[in-house]
Amino acid sequence: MRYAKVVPDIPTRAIDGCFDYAIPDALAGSCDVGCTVLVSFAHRLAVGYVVDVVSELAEGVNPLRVLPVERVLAEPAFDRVGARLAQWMAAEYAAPASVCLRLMLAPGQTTRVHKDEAGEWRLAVDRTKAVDDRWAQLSVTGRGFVPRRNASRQRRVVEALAAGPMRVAELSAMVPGAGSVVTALAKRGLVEVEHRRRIRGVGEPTSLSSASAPRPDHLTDGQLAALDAIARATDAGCGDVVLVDGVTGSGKTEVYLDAIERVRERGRSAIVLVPEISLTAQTVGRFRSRFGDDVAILHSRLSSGERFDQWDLARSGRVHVVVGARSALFAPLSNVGLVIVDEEHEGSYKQDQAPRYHAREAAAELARLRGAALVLGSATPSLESLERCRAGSWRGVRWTRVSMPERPGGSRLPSVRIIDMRSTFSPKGGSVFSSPLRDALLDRAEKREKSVLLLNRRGFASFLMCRECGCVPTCPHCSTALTYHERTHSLACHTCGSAWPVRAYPDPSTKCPNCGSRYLAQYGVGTQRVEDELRMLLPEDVDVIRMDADTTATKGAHTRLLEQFDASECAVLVGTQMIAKGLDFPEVTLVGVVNADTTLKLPDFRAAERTYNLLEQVAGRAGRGERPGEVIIQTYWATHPAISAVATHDRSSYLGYELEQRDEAYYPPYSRLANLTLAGLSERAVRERASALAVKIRARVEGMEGEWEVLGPAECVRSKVKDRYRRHIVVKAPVDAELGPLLDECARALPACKGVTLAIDVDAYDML
Ligand SMILES: Nc1ncnc2c1ncn2[C@@H]1O[C@H](COP(=O)(O)OP(=O)(O)OP(=O)(O)O)[C@@H](O)[C@H]1O
Ligand SMILES: [Zn+2]
Repeated sequence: MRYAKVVPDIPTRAIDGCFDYAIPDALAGSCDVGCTVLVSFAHRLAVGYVVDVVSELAEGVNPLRVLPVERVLAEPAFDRVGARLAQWMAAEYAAPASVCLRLMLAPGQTTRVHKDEAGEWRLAVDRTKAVDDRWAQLSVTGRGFVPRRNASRQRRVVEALAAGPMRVAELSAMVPGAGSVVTALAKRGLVEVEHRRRIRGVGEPTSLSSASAPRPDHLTDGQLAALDAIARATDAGCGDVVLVDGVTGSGKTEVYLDAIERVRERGRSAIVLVPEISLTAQTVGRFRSRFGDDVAILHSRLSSGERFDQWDLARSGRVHVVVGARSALFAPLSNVGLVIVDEEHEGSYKQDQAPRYHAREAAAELARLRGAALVLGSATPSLESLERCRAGSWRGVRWTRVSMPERPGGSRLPSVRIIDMRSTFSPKGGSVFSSPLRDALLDRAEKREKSVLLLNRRGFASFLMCRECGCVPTCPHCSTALTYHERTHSLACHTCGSAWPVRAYPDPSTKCPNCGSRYLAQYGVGTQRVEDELRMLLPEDVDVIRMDADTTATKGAHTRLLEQFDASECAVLVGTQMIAKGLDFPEVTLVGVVNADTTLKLPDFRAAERTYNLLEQVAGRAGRGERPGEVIIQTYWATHPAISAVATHDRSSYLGYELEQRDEAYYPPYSRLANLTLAGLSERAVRERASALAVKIRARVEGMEGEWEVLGPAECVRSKVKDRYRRHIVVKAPVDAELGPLLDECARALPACKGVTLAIDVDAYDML
């Protein structure tokens, strides 16, 4: 008899675990690791995932009491390593195992059981399926067939098919009614119709010049050193990590491409993670131009059908390279020899819902489990990765840093000027541009060169404030200041989405909600305002292209805007954080930062790190070609080390300062930190629950080795979201502490409580 170890998909902390079920003979051939199955669990039906198949039950389990697997609902989506990775994530991030396993399933599948009106458990399966296309081609006899003179549709179809097989759908677009013509011709044996699987999500071709990756004549010394270190790590086959610490434009992508080629030659496959927002046509194009059809692309902007087909390419072994956002880590590729995480410092690698895993950490675990190498790349590596490289090892594997301090060819890092906005006299009162930035923009317009302008929008949305009482309108359901949208004259909450029509001063209808004054005026600038000012400043023949959440909302808009910028003879690209990374346009000679310091003021211990990273990344968009680049950074905080270090491209001056602060306050990379957030409609219930949990944790860590700190409970910065009150507890622990299991244990030990939710965020990034 064989037994399946099944994790039921009932994601509550109380019943999270793995249970034995017998595999009946009828299912012997189909019930394997990675299958979704139907089982009965605690007198109900449940969907579950098979994480192991064994031939003996654990000691002490009575075989007579073991229930059978009822049905196999879906074929294997993951292997034993996938199952172990999910179980590692569950422990590390104090998340239910079933929620981690769901990450590994085929996209677009929901398999759930629910109670119907009669109280019976029912199974609901909703599944994205492969789709076929009808293809038509002329048969041997068809090739000699000459349609009658007046059969014009028939003639056009035969003419089109003479050039080769075609999709019937495409043919119908050319010749209306082609479908029925094909059917008629097929009946006469003149045309053959065949069904072929269509692969969705391959993407449209782009005209972007940077979307190809021509093989360079020579690699730089840095690139060679990086490839050498990666080769050693790959050959060691035990999860060793190489950090490619390469300045902007140093050619990290070329290193990835060559490293992948090398593992491909050895018959192994590769996974490449890039941040969701830099998963652009450019990035995809570079991988496609080198590996062609051997690449699958996975990210959340694809439809579920597209995602399913791309995922299935990996499972069926038709591709050996997967490029994608966070979730591509769980693609069902066999024989993975290399995992690459580009822009490894990016905060978006941390998932903000359960399981709250960090893709860099999960990638390290995956590389270890698969006997692969992990490559991390960045111009601004995370302090965690730098610290592990300094130590030389972390969790039993080697961490090596290779630096690539130079750009290939003749190009150099741009020169950087910091403009202190406090001392800059702006002759045109209220302009967002200082005179040096204005002059530089005009100069580029004259020379017909391109510029990039960053508006640091995080924490700096435009808002309304009453000049008489100082009141800032906030959302009644959330504790967030409302954002003012000038063009639609409305105030919107970016937390819950509510919006109200409001006109700001000097409109006569203006009225402060607090004191009734009519001086409710706009503060801060948005991208639209910058765009408007640019159009006023620059001659008409300069294209102004705006890229932000609004202009990129529709599918393909992102690529179209970049293509427009690429094709333009002289243009300014103005945008939010999304323009800071990865863009490779050699004609850009000027980068301007409208407001550098807004991110510095966020109540977050990573604020300085984030600001430095953003500025260094966006500065790196300038001077990537032959002409030298110039960067102008406007700030009210010119003396902050995170800002002044960018001016000299000298990370060490900022690092020294930052590490000292982190050490003093016992923050990562010197400690691990977890943020536990409790939320509920009743403020009292949230308070009581939070206090009880803090007491449990304090008692649990008492006497533990190393330094432990339990802070709070305290009100969250966003103290109310969608009418729910929020309090949090912060736990700091030694870097080698098993933080997840400990916190999970404390949470389980509390008696059940309705109405208050608990989110445990281990290695938290969002502390608000
Ligand atoms: N050895 C080389 N010789 C000449 N050109 C190269 C070489 N390696 C890379 N390049 C080119 O240099 C440019 C910059 O490379 P790439 O975009 O990979 O840089 P990067 O390190 O990823 O930069 P960033 O961190 O700023 O995104 C690309 O256009 C690439 O084709
Ligand atoms: Zn709200």
